[in-house]
Amino acid sequence: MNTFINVEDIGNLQQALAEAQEIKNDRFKYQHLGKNKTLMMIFFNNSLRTRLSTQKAAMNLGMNVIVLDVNAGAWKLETERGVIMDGDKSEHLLEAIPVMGCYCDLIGVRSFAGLTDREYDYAETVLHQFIKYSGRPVFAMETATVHPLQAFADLITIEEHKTKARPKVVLSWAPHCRALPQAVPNSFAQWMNAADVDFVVTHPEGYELDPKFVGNARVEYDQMKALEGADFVYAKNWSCPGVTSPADYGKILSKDMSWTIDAAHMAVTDNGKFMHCLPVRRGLIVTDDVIESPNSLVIPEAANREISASVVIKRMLESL
Ligand SMILES: CCC[C@H](NC(=O)CCC(=O)O)C(=O)O
Ligand SMILES: NC(=O)OP(=O)(O)O
Repeated sequence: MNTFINVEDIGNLQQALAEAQEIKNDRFKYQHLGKNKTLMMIFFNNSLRTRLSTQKAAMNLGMNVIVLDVNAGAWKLETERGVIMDGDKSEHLLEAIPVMGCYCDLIGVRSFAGLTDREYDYAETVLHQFIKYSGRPVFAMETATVHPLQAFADLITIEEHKTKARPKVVLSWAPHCRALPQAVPNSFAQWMNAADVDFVVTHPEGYELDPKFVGNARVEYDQMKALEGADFVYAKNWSCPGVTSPADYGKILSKDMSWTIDAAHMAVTDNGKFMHCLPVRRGLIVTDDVIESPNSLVIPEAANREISASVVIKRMLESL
């Protein structure tokens, strides 16, 4: 495995899930793979879970880890080509990337969508510059349009907690005070479409996800109807993906608090489990009682980020 961006990169899902369970049962089983190998994790944006779980996974696999917060101590980086760098940016990404590649064997990148230029974001411009210029295997730690480590952990969690062979999984939009990326719902939809689940997406009109990710999933604009009989409720906010209204890309179209997941929403599910990638804004996305309920999986879901990262890093180390 040289890149980890989309669900296809992990290959057969049942095999990947079996590998995840094997590693979960013995996290240090493959400690020999990473000896004298270095993972470099590069963050253009904040993180708690990704930063901690991916470093833990790399250490479980015997690796050394270097973490770079680009906006805290590194030179401010220019990402555009063809510009005269006479402003506040001292270094170009196209020098910084191959230099970083000199110091490591694997690279993880976090670089959120700018939410102003849809073409730039959906081309995964920054991620592909790392892939092209670093000379190293690269995995996404949430980039402009994807968060595959999260989606893989979400699928592991659903597999662990499902009570039916083919559970109903509902991705529900919820209101937020900021314009957030589409990366998490994009990858969640992509991975659920590839998995053996009854997948439904629900959101207000205008928030249609890019067809590349939502595929042929059923989209239901009536949230309560979508939630009927759900086994898993995956709540997440996202800004306008610019599919039905390109001019609205990255904008907040709704702050309708009737979409906040509360006990009434969960009451129409089939004893549904609540999921969210975290960090979550209580009171906006979900009520305290729901996220604190015995049916909330947000903590085991976050714990599985160590496992999804372990499988991916293991696969990359085996390919070196
Ligand atoms: C894993 C999720 C990362 C990010 N979340 C946020 O940026 C939340 C920021 C906030 O709530 O202020 C997102 O929605 O993509
Ligand atoms: N879910 C997730 O990726 O969390 P962080 O943004 O804290 O890494």
